[in-house]
Amino acid sequence: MTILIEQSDHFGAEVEAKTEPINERELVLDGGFLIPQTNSFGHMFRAYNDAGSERREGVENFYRKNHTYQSVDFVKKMREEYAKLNRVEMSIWECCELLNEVVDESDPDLDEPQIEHLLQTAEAIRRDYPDEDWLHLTGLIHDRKLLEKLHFLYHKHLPVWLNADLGKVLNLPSFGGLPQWAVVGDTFPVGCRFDESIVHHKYFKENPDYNNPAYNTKYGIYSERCGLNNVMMSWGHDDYMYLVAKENSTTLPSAALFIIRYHSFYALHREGAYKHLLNDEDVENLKWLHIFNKYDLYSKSKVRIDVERVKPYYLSLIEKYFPAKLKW
Ligand SMILES: O[C@H]1[C@H](O)[C@@H](O)[C@H](O)[C@@H](O)[C@@H]1O
Ligand SMILES: [Fe+2]
Ligand SMILES: [Fe+2]
Repeated sequence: MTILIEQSDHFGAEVEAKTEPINERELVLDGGFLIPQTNSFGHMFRAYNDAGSERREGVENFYRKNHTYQSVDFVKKMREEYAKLNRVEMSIWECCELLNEVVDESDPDLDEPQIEHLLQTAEAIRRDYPDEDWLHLTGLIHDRKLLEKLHFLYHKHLPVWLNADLGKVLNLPSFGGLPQWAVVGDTFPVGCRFDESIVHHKYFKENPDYNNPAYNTKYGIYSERCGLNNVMMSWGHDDYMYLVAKENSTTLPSAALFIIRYHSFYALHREGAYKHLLNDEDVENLKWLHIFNKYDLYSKSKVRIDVERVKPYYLSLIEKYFPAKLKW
């Protein structure tokens, strides 16, 4: 692991010290994660229009439905319905195991069951931030702010890598059996204009809100810097899992909840659209989302995880950060 921090007399062999300006230092908090050039099918990641990709047609069909049906009225109905959390009681790990049954139709980069994806993401961060390294670092780094960030990244974020996609159980019968277009895929605000940078934007023409003058302007029903908390996002696993975490009194910090809630909002975190809706806290949290996204997207691979081998480690983490049973 290479961590770039200010020169000091206290470094041991584990840390390679370099002088970097503050903003550059933030960029390397991803533990030096190397981004692969191609996905497990040999294509670029998120190449939605790559004619050679065997998943392209299915993914495009998915977005045709998703963009047609995700409207203000639909999102309001879903938020109200799922806020009841009256369907199932179970632990985080039980939820992970249920995801053995869910393959994500919106994803051009992965066709494995979602439990693989959760653990691939978590294992990728664990490789970059093994426990022992953390212990070394506490003795070595005297930059308090950086130390707090690393602590946050490792100890507080690891459960988030696991969590963000758990909401995909919405697809299973006991959680309402929602169609995939209401569970997975990139998310976007409803109630204001659909930005051109959203994948397969053309299918919004079929959306009832597309021609509604109350909803099709830059701000629509929102106002400048109103904060994402006041924005309705298209309904899916992100908002659902945020709700589950919040209503079950999670101890995860604000940035972790932000990651869970907006990790599919690629128009914002990849394309930079909708920035006019962010408040100061959103702007700060967005930095953490960028780090999360590297692990989430680029860890997708055909290399299967031995679930039973890693289970004890994740069970111990889950025990530390979550109640034994949550309401879903
Ligand atoms: O297809 C992917 C899906 O697998 C992810 O879980 C979601 O977060 C992404 O935004 C989406 O595009
Ligand atoms: Fe996701
Ligand atoms: Fe994911």
